[in-house]
Parts: sequence; structure tokens; C-alpha cells
Amino acid sequence: MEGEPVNVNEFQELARQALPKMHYDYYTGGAEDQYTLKENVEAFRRITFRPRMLVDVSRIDFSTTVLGYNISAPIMIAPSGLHKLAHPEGEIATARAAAVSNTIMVYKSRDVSAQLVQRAERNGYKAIVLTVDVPRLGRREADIKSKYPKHLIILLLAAIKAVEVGVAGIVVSNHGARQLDYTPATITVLEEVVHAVGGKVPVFLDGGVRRGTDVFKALALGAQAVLIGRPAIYGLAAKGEYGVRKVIQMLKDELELTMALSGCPSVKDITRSHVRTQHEKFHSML
Ligand SMILES: Cc1cc2nc3c(=O)[nH]c(=O)nc-3n(C[C@H](O)[C@H](O)[C@H](O)COP(=O)(O)O)c2cc1C
Repeated sequence: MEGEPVNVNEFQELARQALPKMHYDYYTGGAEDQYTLKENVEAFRRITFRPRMLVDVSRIDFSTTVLGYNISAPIMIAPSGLHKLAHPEGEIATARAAAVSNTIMVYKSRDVSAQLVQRAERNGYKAIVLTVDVPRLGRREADIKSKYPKHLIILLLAAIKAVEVGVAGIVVSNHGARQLDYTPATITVLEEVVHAVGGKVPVFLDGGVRRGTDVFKALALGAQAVLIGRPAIYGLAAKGEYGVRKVIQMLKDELELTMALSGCPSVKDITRSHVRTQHEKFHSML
């Protein structure tokens, strides 16, 4: 590969060259057979576009608001810990890149302290703290069980219960396919979760986002923004702070082009009818 990397996959290759094999394998790997790891990426590829023509797209605005923060694009950085393995400045370099890119870094509650949030604010980047807590099942259990396939039941009940107990938002995530293998790809269950939550709180997605087209697809299926895990680590490992910024910028550029070619001047213009899922293709054949 000559010159500057032009997409996330090229950054992955540079990260592979830069990192000790053990570290690289740790970041890229998934659980057991790595079925879910592959599916997180492959499932995006099975979604196609229905572009609109004759829309004025001379100005594209992909800025958005997430939980009261204005950010430059619907892309945030997922918590992955252990940034130090990828780069000596690790966390700090990623945080600076987030600040410069006007992006949000998301943390898990068990990794953070009040100091971290204060530090984030002092350094000009925004930190959102997630609480990892699987709520107990709610009373709408029977309803949901009659409507949805088995693998979705826990997810939907957890989402509904989480809304009932007052969470600010929900991230549809399978931990980057690092925990239970053979859970479905996150993008394939997003829409059901969005319906179950019914607009009461914003829904976010992570897992397998590697292209601006993936960001567009997640937004079309109801996510308010996406989080990236490994892509930020690849950028960090390959080129430090600059690399993380470059990864975010490439995804923004790709999203901008996708919006222009799909006839969507702003994120609000991205709707369900702009994409076609495997499920719809199957039904149209019957
Ligand atoms: C090396 C690594 C470590 C991670 N550690 C955690 C963790 O400690 N807690 C957690 O909730 N998620 C963890 N994740 C999952 C990320 O928060 C995120 O869900 C995932 O990376 C998104 O998928 P992607 O890497 O395909 O973008 C980790 C991911 C990676 C790659």
C-alpha cells in the first residue's frame, strides 16, 4: 500500500503492520468461531439503497444533536479500553482527535470517574458515560414474545425496561462480537429495537461500521448516531492522533457523498425508504 490510506480497511492493514501480532489479534478478534464478528460487517453489505434523484444537494449538512450535544456528524467513538496497547499516547491521542473532530467519546460507567468527565471537559472533548445494566424483564414480555423471533426477545425487553427505568439513550451493541458468538449482527436488529423504544429515547448502534454508507444505513433504520470501535483503534495504531482524526474524516466524507448521491441534504432527510433490507428483498420475491 503506497501513500495515505483512503479507507478504514487500509487503516486496518497499516495497524496490522504497526502492532505486535498479539495486540493486533486482540483488537481485531471476536468470540469463538467469529460468526458474529463477520456478520456485523457482512449484514451491512446486504442492505442496498433506493436513491432519490432531482433533489437539491448543493449543500450537505450532516451535523446532529446527541443527548443535547451538537456534534459535527452522527459518528461517536466507542469505549474499547486498552488504547495504550495501540499507541503510547493511547487515550489522550484519541480524546484529542475526538475534540478536534467535534465528536463524542463514549465511556462505560465502570471505567470512568468524575475526574475523567472533568478532564474531558477541560480538554474540550465531550464524554458520554454509559451504564451497563441489563434491566429485569418488564410486564410487556408476553406481548413481545408473541411478535418477535426468539433471539430478539431479550434485546427488546431489555430496551423497553431500560426506557421504563429512565435511561437517556440505548446503544444496540454486541460488544464488537467479543462476547457471545452467534448473536445477530447489530444492524439486523436495530429496526425492531427502534420500534420497541417508540421514539422515547434515542437509539444508537455499534458493530461493523466501516464505511460512510454503513452510517447512512444505520440512520435510515432509525439510529440517531453510530459508534465506531476498531476503526478508531486502527487509526490510532497506524498514525496516532492524526490517524483517529483521519478515520473520522474519511467516514464523514463517505457519509457526505452517500447523502448527496441518495438525495438527502441533511440527516433528517434520511428515511427508512432510502434503504432496502434483505428481509424486504425476500418478501418481494414471494
Ligand atoms: C479491543 C476492544 C475492547 C473492548 N472492550 C470493551 C469493554 O471493555 N466494554 C465494552 O462494553 N465494550 C468493549 N468493546 C466493544 C466496543 O465498545 C464496541 O461495542 C465495538 O468495538 C463496536 O464494534 P466495532 O469494533 O466493529 O466498531 C471493546 C472492543 C474492542 C475492539
